[in-house]
Amino acid sequence: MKKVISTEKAPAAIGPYSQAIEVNGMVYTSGIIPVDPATGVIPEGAAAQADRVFKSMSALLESAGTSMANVVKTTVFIKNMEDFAAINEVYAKYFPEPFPARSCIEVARIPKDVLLEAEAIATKN
Ligand SMILES: CC(=[NH2+])C(=O)[O-]
Repeated sequence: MKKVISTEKAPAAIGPYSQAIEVNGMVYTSGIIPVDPATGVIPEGAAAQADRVFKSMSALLESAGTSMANVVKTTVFIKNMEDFAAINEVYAKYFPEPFPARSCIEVARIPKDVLLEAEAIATKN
């Protein structure tokens, strides 16, 4: 049975999707973009945008009863591979070791023309 996860501490959906779905003890987040959920502001620069994305991811997972420590896989979509190092530096602060498996891909465009979007799959235990 799937359960919709919803929180005001992560950006609201901007299309026909749920912020996250829980099923069979696993939590699947949608791609999270760097929008401040309280103000709608998108911070400037890759590091600040990454911080906003992973802050929201952490809050979303907490609202699902899990955490960044239980993430097993992430996907990070980035607008410019030149931002790889800056994004990695922020990323490493949000995930305890051992780090989750990850794919990181440069893409042509991301909704709202932000610099990154990231999604995660986490266990509930
Ligand atoms: C931002 C996002 N997750 C979407 O699907 O548009």
